[in-house]
Formats: sequence, C-alpha cells, structure tokens
Amino acid sequence: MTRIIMNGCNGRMGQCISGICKDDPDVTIVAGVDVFTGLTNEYPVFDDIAKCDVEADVVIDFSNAKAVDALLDYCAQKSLPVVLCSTGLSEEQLAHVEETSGKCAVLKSANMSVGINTLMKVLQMVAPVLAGAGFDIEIVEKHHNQKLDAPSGTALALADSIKDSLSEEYHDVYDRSQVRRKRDPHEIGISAVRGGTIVGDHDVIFAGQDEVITLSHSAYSRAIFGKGAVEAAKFLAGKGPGRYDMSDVIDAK
Ligand SMILES: NC(=O)C1=CN([C@@H]2O[C@H](COP(=O)(O)OP(=O)(O)OC[C@H]3O[C@@H](n4cnc5c(N)ncnc54)[C@H](OP(=O)(O)O)[C@@H]3O)[C@@H](O)[C@H]2O)C=CC1
Ligand SMILES: O=C(O)C1=N[C@H](C(=O)O)C[C@H](O)C1
Repeated sequence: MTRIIMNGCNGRMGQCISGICKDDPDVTIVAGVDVFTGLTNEYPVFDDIAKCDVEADVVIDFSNAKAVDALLDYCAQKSLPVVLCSTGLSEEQLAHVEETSGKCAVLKSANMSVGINTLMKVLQMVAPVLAGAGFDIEIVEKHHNQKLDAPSGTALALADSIKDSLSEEYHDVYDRSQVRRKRDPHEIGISAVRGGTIVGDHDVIFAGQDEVITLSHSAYSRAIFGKGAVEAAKFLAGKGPGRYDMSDVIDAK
C-alpha cells in the first residue's frame, strides 16, 4: 500500500486524485495539505506542509508555484519522494528542484497524461525532419479561465522537447505585440488562450510552404492527469535521490 500526502488536496486536481485513490486498493491518502481548508476530507488536512507530521511514502503536489519551495525543503529533510506537478516555476525554483533531487527522489512533469508524454516522443522524431525542410513551429495552448500561469507548463515542455531534438538553436517567443519585423525561422511561437472550462488543449503547428501539419492533444477530463500522478506515486515510492519523469513511469509499465 502506497501512502500519499496530497499537497493542494482541496483544489481541482487534489479532489480528482482523492476520488481516484478511493477506488484504488493499492494507495491511500494519509494526509492532505492546503491553504484552503473549507472542504471535508476522509484524511487529516494541514494548512502548512511544515505541520504535516504523518508517516508517508510519497507526496503528490498539485498546488501553486508559491507552495513549491516549502514542499521541496520538507521532502529533502524527510528524504520523501515527491511527484511535482505544479507549473509556473521560476528559474530559481527549477534550480531548487535540481538541488533537491540530490536529497530525495523528484519526479517533475508539467503533464501527467500518457498522450502528451507520447506526443513529446513523436515530436522528437518529426521536428528535425520538418524544421530541416523549413517548416515554422508554433504552439497554441488553451485552458480554463481559472488557470494562473501562461503559457502552460505543457506548452513549455513541448517546446523543450522540440528544441532538444534540433541541431540548430531555437528560442521561444511568447508575445509579438511589440514586434515590427518578420518572423525569425528559429522562433518557436507559443500562444495562450484562456476561457470557460477548457481542461487543456495543445496544438503543435508545423507550417510550411503551402502545407501545414498540426499535432493536437485534447484533455477531456482531469482524470488523465490524476491517474498518471497516482501511477507516478506508486513508481516513485521507495526510490532514492534523483530526477525522474513520466517517461520512466510509462516505460516501467
Ligand atoms: N502536471 C500536470 O499534469 C498538471 C498540472 N497542473 C498544475 O497543478 C497546479 C494545481 O492545479 P489545479 O488543481 O487546477 O489548481 P487549484 O487552484 O484548483 O488547486 C490548487 C490548490 O492548492 C492550494 N494552495 C495554494 N497555495 C498552497 C500552499 N502554499 N500549500 C498548499 N496548497 C496550496 C489552493 O488554495 P487557494 O485556492 O486558496 O489558493 C488550491 O486549493 C497548477 O499549477 C496547474 O498548472 C494541473 C493539471 C495537470
Ligand atoms: O492548470 C491546468 O489546468 C493544467 N496545467 C498544466 C500545464 O500548465 O501544462 C497541465 C494541463 O494542461 C492542465
């Protein structure tokens, strides 16, 4: 039985994961942490990770970038593996993630779905061919109107996958409102749409001369992220210090 601390337990993803864990006999949430304590849960809830004094095997985090530093310090101090899913982390926080992975197991992924993680692999095959043939690369992401960060962590991770696969240097461009020049062929344009209850759509557009290829992923429910996070928690429990990602979880299946 994998014992989970759910950081951000009263948010959209925290509640989704609480439902998934109820139906999975191999996992149990032993405690939750959330600054919002207005919900009733079947496990104790702490308003600060530092107060969470329960025995656990792993933390799943879907909270807020602001919560991540205290979480990393807690996991490092307890040598507790952490599945880090919050997005919008600063460069300093990314360095903190790297440093923490020397003290405990850290699996950081901006998207826990099988589909997006497969798309990343597909992009590494496709992008060198299409970029080599002069296709421009653009990413458009769409999310609900409650999302705090833009562009999405997934859009940034898709762009990173593409850049890793290319021999020439490419750079991300987020805002063209002040630009008075033609598009640089080595740009990866990233655009964010926010509205309604869109769970998460990502289009990777390769635009060439008289032809366009678009690779799209649409999330129809948060369960795809929740199931991935619970599988990641099972995988990470008991692992020693180091950096892991969703491809480790998917490949281990
Ligand atoms: N990797 C992935 O696959 C996915 C990642 N995400 C990311 O996960 C994060 C959460 O998403 P979502 O569930 O939709 O967001 P919500 O805002 O619905 O939930 C986040 C919860 O965390 C709480 N919170 C804020 N600060 C802290 C803190 N310091 N300690 C503990 N809890 C805190 C919030 O409280 P309050 O509302 O009072 O601020 C809220 O209850 C986001 O960064 C999102 O981008 C989302 C989906 C998939
Ligand atoms: O905030 C969300 O909702 C989501 N955030 C993640 C991101 O920023 O990429 C993943 C998913 O698309 C939903």
